[in-house]
Order: sequence, then structure tokens, then C-alpha cells
Amino acid sequence: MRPVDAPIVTAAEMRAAEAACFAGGASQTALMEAAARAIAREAARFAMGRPITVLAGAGNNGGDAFGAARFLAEQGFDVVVAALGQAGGGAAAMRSRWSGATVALHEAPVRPLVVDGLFGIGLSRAITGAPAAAIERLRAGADFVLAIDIASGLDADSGEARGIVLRADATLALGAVKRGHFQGAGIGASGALLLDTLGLSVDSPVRMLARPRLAAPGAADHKYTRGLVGVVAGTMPGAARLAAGAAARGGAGYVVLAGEDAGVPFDAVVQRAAIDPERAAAVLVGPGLGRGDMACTLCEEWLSSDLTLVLDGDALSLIDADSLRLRTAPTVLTPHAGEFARLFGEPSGDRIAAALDAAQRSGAVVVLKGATTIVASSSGEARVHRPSSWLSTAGTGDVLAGLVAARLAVTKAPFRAACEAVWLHARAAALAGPALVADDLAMHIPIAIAECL
Ligand SMILES: NC(=O)C1=CN([C@@H]2O[C@H](COP(=O)(O)OP(=O)(O)OC[C@H]3O[C@@H](n4cnc5c(N)ncnc54)[C@H](O)[C@@H]3O)[C@@H](O)[C@H]2O)[C@H](O)CC1
Ligand SMILES: [K+]
Repeated sequence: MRPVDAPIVTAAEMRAAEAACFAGGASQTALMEAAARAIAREAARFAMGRPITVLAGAGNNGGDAFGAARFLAEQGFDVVVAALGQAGGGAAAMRSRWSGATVALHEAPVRPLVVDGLFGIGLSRAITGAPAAAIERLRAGADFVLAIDIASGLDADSGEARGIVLRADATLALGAVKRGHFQGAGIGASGALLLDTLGLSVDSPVRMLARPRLAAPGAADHKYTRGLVGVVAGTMPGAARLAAGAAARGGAGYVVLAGEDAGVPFDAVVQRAAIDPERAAAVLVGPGLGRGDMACTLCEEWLSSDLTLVLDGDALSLIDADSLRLRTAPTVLTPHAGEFARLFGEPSGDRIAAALDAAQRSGAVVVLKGATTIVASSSGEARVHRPSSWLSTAGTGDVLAGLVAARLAVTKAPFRAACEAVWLHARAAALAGPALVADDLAMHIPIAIAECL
């Protein structure tokens, strides 16, 4: 099945869940048989009757592969196993039950479907030499590669490539999806992500972002109860206008764009010289702010206020992470990779861990934007989302920041607001379609909201 709202685990968390399952009386062989059956089910779908080469490594990933080969052969598929090394442990039992053709990995025949059971979460070093050459040859010749648990060559936590990676067209995650499926080289090498939980109960404070449940305003609501969002304009008023427009479409009851002749995206957004702090439910500082003296002064003023803040763009270049700890009011940061690195240092691979550390250090909710967007809270919770790559165009960050401010004004809950905004932003992009520009997004936000009511 395609995972939705699923827990995302590290290799260590996966092993702990497996150990708990074994401690509860389940056997490793039973779990590998269940995994093998699930892999064979998916491989049969993708093979469409054509010959299959199954790659089997020396670990349990390989054990799963031998089991899948057996089930596929029993269904009448033409299957050959190409093995790397001698299967040990539980994999040996699975290997011993395979009675079909087995060749050495370097002799693996190129066939339409390749099932990758070389390495799973136990990959511990770069893949080099003969295995690397075989991976290159098989990827080049195969129509479709189905990875068992994770594409061989990917680090299960960071998603970084350890040497060569056997890029998959689909990955069947076993037990739970892994952090490596969502970051680093894992983003491009995992293909369509499928999940079979094998009946394991796995939980994690890190999860895939699910569609939020939103509520329409109540009968007693008015523009102030729904929340006034203030957007601070600066030297590039267009960015602030994009943010203000998104805030207005994103559910805020009232949006004030503060700045001399900043202009407004439409009449529902009110331009004023200043934001009334008594009235503001959330204030967004940063889009198009600039980095001069005036921008620094504005930033300091709002940071020292006790107002709920969203800090984006230029504001993230004017503050330091530790000063945020002094704030007691809810704060959401929406950095892209460069702004994040400046504030918190370059992530060391596992961006999910880095975002969680940053949230812990700053006390703020951190939205680390990228091909995978991570929403992290200081409580250790995180949500992970894969928005459209068409969002990689100027101004879309301003729109997201405005959406965060709107959802904050409505929910008064920073982690929930950031999660809702990231989902709505990605959905608006999907609705806008290819080659979108930032200005296209706002008009699709209400449709995205309607899908959440
Ligand atoms: N999650 C579940 O419910 C289940 C997962 N299963 C499968 O088990 C693997 C993990 O198995 P493990 O034996 O720990 O590791 P691997 O199979 O990934 O292989 C490690 C194996 O390979 C050697 N090795 C590591 N790096 C290299 C390298 N670069 N070159 C050569 N050899 C390398 C290492 O020494 C080990 O021997 C998981 O992914 C699932 O597929 C269970 O089978 C079913 C339930
Ligand atoms: K694999």
C-alpha cells in the first residue's frame, strides 16, 4: 500500500521494533516469510509475467530476497537468484529453502524486472568493486527495479548514497518507512514508496504529514476571533504582498500589510503604516524585509515583543538562534537550506534529526524547506512531506510563510499551524500544476482548504 500518515523510523528504531516482536514470541523466520510473501506480491504486479532476476545479499535483506524468489517461482515466474556472499543467520534458512537457479552476482542476467535484495538497513559501508559493477549493469538493462526495504546503497537514516546506489522504480518498505526514503539520495532513488507493516506495531514521533482536518468558522466567529495577521513589508513589497495574499486565502480573519506604499494583492488585504500589536494574532516578519538598518530595527522590535511570530526570509538572516530562546511567545521559523545552515549549521546528513535539534535549541517550530519539507517541534515531534518540485521558484516561500501565519492566527498552535500550512501549500501547488509561479498559488488555497473540511 502507499503509506499515508505513517511513522518514519531510523534503522535503530526498526531493529528495536523487530526485537520487541521477537521478544513477544514471533520468530525471525516467520517475519522473513511474511516479508518474502509481500515482496513476491509486489514483484508479481510489476513483472507482468516477464522473467525476473532477484539479487540477494548476505544479510536478511538477502534472506527476504530468497524467500520472494521461492514464492515467485511457485507462481510460475521464470526467476533466477544472483547472490552476493554466503547468507548467514536467518538468511541461511531462507537460502536453503530456495531450490531454483542461483548464480554469482557478477553473472546476474539482465532481465526486465530486478528485485533488489542486496542491502537493506544493515548497509555499513560504501558499495564498491564487483557489486558496484553489477549494480551499474543491471540498472542500465532493467525495465523496472523493485527495492526490498530500501534501495541498495542508501543509508537508511540519512538517505545518503554510500558509493553506488541501485536506483529503484519502487521500494517496498518492510515494517515501517525509513528516514532514508525521504532525504538525501533517497528522494530520487526510492521510486514509488510502498509499505507492508508485516503486522509489526511501530510508532514514532516522526511521521509522514497527513491531510489536516480543518473547521469552518463558527457562528460566533468574526474577523478578530478568526485572527488578524500582520505582515511587515520591507524593501521588496512584492514578497510581503504574496505572503499577505496567502494569509488572507489561508483562513485569517483580517490581514494588515504594514509598510509605506507596499501595495496590496487585493482589497481584502488592508495596507496600514503599522500593525496594532493589541489586535494581531500572528505577525509575519521577513518576506522582502531587506537586511539594512531599518530591517534590523524592525526585526529586533518584533523579536522583543510578546507576539506570536513567523520569521521567514531576510528575518532569518538577521537573527541568531540562541536569541530565540529568550522568546516566550510562539515562534515559527521557515528557513530554506541556506538560512538553516546559517542559523543552526549545515545538517550532517539526517535533515530530520537536524530540524529536531534546531527546534530543541531555539524553542521554535522549525519548518526546514526543501525537496522534503520537515516540520519539527521542540517536543521532538516532526512531520515530513514531499511537495511538488515545481515549488522551486521565487516567491513560493513567501506564500508558505503567509499560510503559516494564517493557520497560526486560526489555531494558536504553532506545530499544528505549520503542519497545516505545509500541507495546504503543497496541495495548492499540485492544484496549480506544472510551471506554476508563486502568484498562482493563493487562488488554489481555498480549494485545498475545502478538501480538509
Ligand atoms: N523491518 C522488518 O520488519 C524486517 C526486515 N528484514 C530485512 O532485514 C534487513 C536488514 O538485515 P541485516 O541483515 O541487518 O542487513 P542487510 O541485509 O541490509 O545487509 C547487511 C549485510 O551486508 C554486509 N554489508 C554491509 N555493507 C556492505 C557493503 N558495502 N559491501 C558488502 N557487504 C556489506 C553486512 O556485513 C551484512 O552482512 C532489512 O533491510 C529487511 O530487508 C527482515 O528480513 C524481515 C523483517
Ligand atoms: K535493498
